[in-house]
Amino acid sequence: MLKGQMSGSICSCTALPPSLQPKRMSCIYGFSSVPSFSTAASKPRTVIRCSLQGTVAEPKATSVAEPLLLNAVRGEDVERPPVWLMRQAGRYMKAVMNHFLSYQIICQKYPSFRERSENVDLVVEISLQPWNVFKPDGVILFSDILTPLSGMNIPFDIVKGKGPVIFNPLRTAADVDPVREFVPEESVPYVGEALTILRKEVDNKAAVLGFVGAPFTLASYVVEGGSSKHFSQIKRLAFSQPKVLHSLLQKFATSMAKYIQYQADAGAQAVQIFDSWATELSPVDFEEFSLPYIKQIVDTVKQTHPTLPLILYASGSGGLLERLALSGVDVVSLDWTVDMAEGRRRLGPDMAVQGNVDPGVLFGSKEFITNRINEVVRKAGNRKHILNLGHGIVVGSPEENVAHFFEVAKGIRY
Ligand SMILES: Cc1c2[nH]c(c1CCC(=O)O)Cc1[nH]c(c(CCC(=O)O)c1C)Cc1[nH]c(c(CCC(=O)O)c1C)Cc1[nH]c(c(C)c1CCC(=O)O)C2
Repeated sequence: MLKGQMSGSICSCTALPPSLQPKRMSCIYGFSSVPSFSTAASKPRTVIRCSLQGTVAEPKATSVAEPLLLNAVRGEDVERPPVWLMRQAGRYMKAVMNHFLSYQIICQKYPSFRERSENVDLVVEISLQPWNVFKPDGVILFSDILTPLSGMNIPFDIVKGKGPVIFNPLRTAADVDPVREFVPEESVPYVGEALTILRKEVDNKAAVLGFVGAPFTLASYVVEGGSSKHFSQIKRLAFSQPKVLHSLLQKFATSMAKYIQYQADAGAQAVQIFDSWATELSPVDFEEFSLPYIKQIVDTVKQTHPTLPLILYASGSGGLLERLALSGVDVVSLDWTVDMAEGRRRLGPDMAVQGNVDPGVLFGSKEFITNRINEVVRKAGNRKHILNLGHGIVVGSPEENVAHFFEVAKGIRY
């Protein structure tokens, strides 16, 4: 196992608003206090010196030609599974970061999620926080699946304590008609700029990951008006006016295919498609209202970007695993309700898998976390596995346990 050492690691950050630039930074695990963030103009790169328990080693200098994550997805021989965590940037990052710019401090200064996720400097800064602390093998863009909505003429906000809010939920043909196809370079230029900067900063030591929402999951938000328990509005639409829903899904499919192409052109090295709520559909309805649109996205993207790995995640997908694979994606991300060995068997040896430790395990003891990681890695086998949680990190997960997760994961050798 790796002994946690980050000696000599680089903490590099791009331009931050001057008011957000801290003077010094240190690590609660025993980093020496060193200057941290800098403006893009001055660009000094700063060394974090630390010798710590619970944080992770630098990737080997020899393994940086291609990120480990890409090699693993392609089925090449790798020495360990690559690891990153869904929602690795965000609200759980409090104590680990509390000597410098934590996500929570940024939230105090910029209380609006949309502002935090639509400003290049903040997006880069927040995306890099987990990279600077844990050195995951994937660095995911800080954004949201709903970010494209305003560019599609669907006004929305993400409200603290409430979640996504769609101001005028779409429930009729007349509501769907004004929805515009998305033109990413016009509507979200900050996403492309941020990905390009991230790619430079991460410098192939990890894979920069983009993401989009799948049509059904996006539609569930815009039809329900926000998060939902019973999905009754979208089911009413699906089961009483299917044509209206299909026309909305088609607009999302065309738009998200373009968005993936845009993200890849800007620097994303793999893109995850989140169909978080597709599993609210019975298999027959999944085949009508979700699968064809994901497949359309995959087919379109593969035409222009045949080697870009596409990862598909749906929450609670045990009943739909084989159908998820029919979309043509390269990686199926399993949630924790599926046994990894069974998931592997059901998907076959050619499909790469991601996951699938229960996010709740991060609330357990270090020994328990270690055992669960080892179990998942053993069951996944030594090919085509990206270690991850089965869903996003839960707010309140102890940061030292997240650090332990990465330390154990990066110490694994096949
Ligand atoms: C369904 C969904 C959404 N957004 C997303 C999904 C798919 C993944 C999943 O199934 O969880 C995707 C998403 N949202 C966010 C990311 C960031 C990248 C990462 O670190 O993984 C990603 C990949 C940031 C975010 N997106 C959001 C937050 C929390 C709000 C905040 O930090 O201020 C973050 C960090 C807001 C959001 N956005 C959404 C919800 C349900 C919420 C939570 C509302 C709440 O709990 O307050 C919609």
